[in-house]
Amino acid sequence: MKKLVMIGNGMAGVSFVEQLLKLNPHRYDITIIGSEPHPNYNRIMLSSVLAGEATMEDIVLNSWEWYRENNIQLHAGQTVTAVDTEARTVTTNLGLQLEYDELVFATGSLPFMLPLPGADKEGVIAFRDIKDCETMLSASQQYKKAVVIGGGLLGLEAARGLVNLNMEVHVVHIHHYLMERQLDETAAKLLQAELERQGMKFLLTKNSDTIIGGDRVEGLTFKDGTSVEADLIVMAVGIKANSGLAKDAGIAVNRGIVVDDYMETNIPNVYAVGECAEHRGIVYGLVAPLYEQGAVLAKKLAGIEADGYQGSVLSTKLKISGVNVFSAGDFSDGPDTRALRVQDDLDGIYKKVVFKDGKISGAVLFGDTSEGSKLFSYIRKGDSFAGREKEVLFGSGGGGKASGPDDLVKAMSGDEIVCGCNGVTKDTIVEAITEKGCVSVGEIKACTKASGSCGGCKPLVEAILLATVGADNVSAVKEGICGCTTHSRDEVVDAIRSMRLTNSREVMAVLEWKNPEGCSKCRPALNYYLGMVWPAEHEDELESRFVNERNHANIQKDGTYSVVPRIYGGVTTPEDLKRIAEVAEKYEVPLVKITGGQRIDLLGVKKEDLPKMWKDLDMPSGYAYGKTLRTVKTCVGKTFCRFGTQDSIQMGIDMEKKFERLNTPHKVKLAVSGCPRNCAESTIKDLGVIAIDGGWEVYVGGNGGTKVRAAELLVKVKTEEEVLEWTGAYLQYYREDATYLERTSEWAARVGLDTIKKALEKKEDRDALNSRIDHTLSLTQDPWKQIIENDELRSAFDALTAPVHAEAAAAVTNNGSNDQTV
Ligand SMILES: Cc1cc2nc3c(=O)[nH]c(=O)nc-3n(C[C@H](O)[C@H](O)[C@H](O)COP(=O)(O)OP(=O)(O)OC[C@H]3O[C@@H](n4cnc5c(N)ncnc54)[C@H](O)[C@@H]3O)c2cc1C
Ligand SMILES: NC(=O)c1ccc[n+]([C@@H]2O[C@H](COP(=O)([O-])OP(=O)(O)OC[C@H]3O[C@@H](n4cnc5c(N)ncnc54)[C@H](O)[C@@H]3O)[C@@H](O)[C@H]2O)c1
Ligand code: SF4
Ligand code: FES
Repeated sequence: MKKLVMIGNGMAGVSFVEQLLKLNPHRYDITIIGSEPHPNYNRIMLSSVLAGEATMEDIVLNSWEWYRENNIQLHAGQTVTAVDTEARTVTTNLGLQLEYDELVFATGSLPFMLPLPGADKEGVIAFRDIKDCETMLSASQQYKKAVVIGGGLLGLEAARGLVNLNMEVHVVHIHHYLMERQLDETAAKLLQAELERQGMKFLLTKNSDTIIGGDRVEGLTFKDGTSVEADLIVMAVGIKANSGLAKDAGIAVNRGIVVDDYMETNIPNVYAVGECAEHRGIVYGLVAPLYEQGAVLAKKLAGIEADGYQGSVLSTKLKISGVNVFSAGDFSDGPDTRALRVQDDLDGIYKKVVFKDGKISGAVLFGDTSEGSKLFSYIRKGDSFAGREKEVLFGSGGGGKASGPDDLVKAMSGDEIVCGCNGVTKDTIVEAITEKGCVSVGEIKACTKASGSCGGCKPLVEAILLATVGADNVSAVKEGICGCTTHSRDEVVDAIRSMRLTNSREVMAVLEWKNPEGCSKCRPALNYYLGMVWPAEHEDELESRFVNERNHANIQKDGTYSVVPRIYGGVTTPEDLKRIAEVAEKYEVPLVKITGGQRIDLLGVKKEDLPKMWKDLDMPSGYAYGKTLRTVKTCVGKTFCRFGTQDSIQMGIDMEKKFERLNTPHKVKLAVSGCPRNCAESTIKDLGVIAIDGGWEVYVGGNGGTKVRAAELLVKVKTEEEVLEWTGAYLQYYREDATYLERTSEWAARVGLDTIKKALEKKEDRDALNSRIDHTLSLTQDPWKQIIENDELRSAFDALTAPVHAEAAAAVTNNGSNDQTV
């Protein structure tokens, strides 16, 4: 078999390989070398990760398994340092030497870093990869002042992410208006006003001079003598093709690696695709053209005769929620162009369409971008509107548009790309609808990836869906628990019960999941529902759990873990304290912290030390990482406090001992206070108990986190047994009724206290709920102990080599907060 070697494991390169495998899966023995220690991920979505709208897990495009399943040798974390086109070999920084028959450069771009004095200071970064994203996420925890240099697409998306991370953000731009390459001045000013409203500050017409500070950046000065403070500077002033390696190998390089219409360089059997390639003098910096290039190269290397690459017309969309901006083609005014402009200050809408010889050469839309896909299609196809230009925006006579979405869909050819970000054609979307039964945009996204990145193609995907199945069917469709299915949470749980489904694969197969592998949203949810319905029969699917739950420890931003042993009711002993101290010393734990939930947190632990520490501690897991019962906070109560009316400590210990290890839809925190002074803050807990004269009050649905909610009084009871009985019934009702990842506060607000009271008011109902929760609890075991004592589990744990850096941040966004109180 011929050897195909690809340098670069990014979006353009891997998309080319995917297309090649579809055309001819057995023609090549494929090897990919990629500098980044990750499988191929959606670089576009880094903006969404930074803005807190997606997790690192969500953005993986090709999993490690995908490479294995397709027999692709992947050397991730290695960089090709030399190419010998005579000997047909490539050599990596780790000394690996590989021979090739066909070589593809897919090395992408490098961010352009302004060569300012001080640019090497700590805290000066680009925004290009996962590492940069992680640096920003962690800087935001420690520092407050960010400066983004460059008011282009990347700079603004970075700025929005940093604002979401509570940083004070200044955007420094060299021009007098933002995104001058993609917008005209009117649209740019509207955009600036909207972004200022969202919290960004702008320094326009500023020429950066020097980055000041000590080891770490402290500010930026400008050539006009002014300055701005900064403890983080992100440079987003453009990119340059990463073509140095090719140049050193004697391949023709201009602004990028020069290629012909078939992506071939001047050296036979050597190709380039993506941002590193220069085609007809143009180096592209958006994914849509890169996918088109990949398709051409795939056909060429699959031995299929086809038209060469002709170059691409570009369209862009800024990925900032609450802002609708679209631009496409060439929208600049010239002596031979005429423009149609619409400005509606009342609704904040601006549209500009530029015509040249009756055809649309470019367009800018702000505020309402619903016509973006249509205009982009007219531009690409070169449709003529000579003599009827106004119809494009105002429609013909009666006010209808030049054509509706239906006409647009009909006019599109099957191989036309609908989703530029993911290279998805109209045919692929229609096939997902007609053959795989997708009936919502969410399902089409899960099936084809269309609309899953910038979201710009969503209106067109909707239009295709509408045109293919008809409006009636679309409106009848409800959203499922995720894009993989139309089944709601209740339908899924009903099916699990009625059909006795006991594992996720069965559920997905029986309920005809569109994506047979499921996704990061439905897999953990199914695992929870299955365990809730069938506690004995269902085998916990570790691979479906979030990384913290898999590791039984909270991953920290630097890839280390935290260890929190169980301390029932916050009461410890000198022996336990000594042991914790010895363990902390033995494993050189950098930080020992008392948590808000009255426990001791050992932070900064290496993964390989976890089981040894658990063994040495000889204490149960505190489950500080799981969707389970976390803590029961107690006040000192009547034993020592002069106000105390009941023994709150013992009540709390009893509750914690009874309900520990219980899986719940989301984390659950309890508290017990010994009198209405409420020192244990029982009224902001998922369930809080307050002692009163002659009894107890039980409060439910409280939360002290980001969405503070006061708990509501569920019931007043007399005895400790009754407290446990109501708590058990309440927790089981929540387990059985709530949606996975719904906190009790959200659930209680949604279903209403009356519904909860009604479900629990009859003793026989409470007893039934308690018998189910007791059955579940009787099957639980301490996970730390299991791993220490069971060799098989221990090896499986040791083998868990999650890509730490990608998941560290994911764990944080997956609600794996370290906080023990809220
Ligand atoms: C935050 C952000 C948001 C973006 N948003 C959008 C958007 O909304 N829409 C859009 O169209 N585009 C967007 N882009 C641009 C888009 O991501 C790029 O166009 C696309 O990723 C380019 O793909 P590529 O494969 O050519 O290069 P890359 O994705 O950069 O991949 C190249 C890979 O090659 C590796 N490599 C380089 N040299 C070597 C070597 N010698 N040995 C081994 N490996 C090597 C690199 O480490 C890299 O992983 C965005 C970019 C960023 C950074
Ligand atoms: N939504 C999207 O489509 C999207 C999002 C992010 C990134 N990207 C792509 O990623 C690549 C990088 O994006 P980018 O925004 O860095 O590139 P860009 O070239 O589009 O924009 C860079 C901006 O920085 C400004 N600039 C240049 N020198 C400056 C200086 N000294 N001081 C202040 N401002 C200066 C320029 O005027 C320009 O507006 C591009 O190819 C872009 O298309 C696309
Ligand atoms: S809640 Fe009441 S009993 Fe408990 S510590 Fe405070 S004052 Fe004392
Ligand atoms: S065009 Fe960006 S998600 Fe489809």
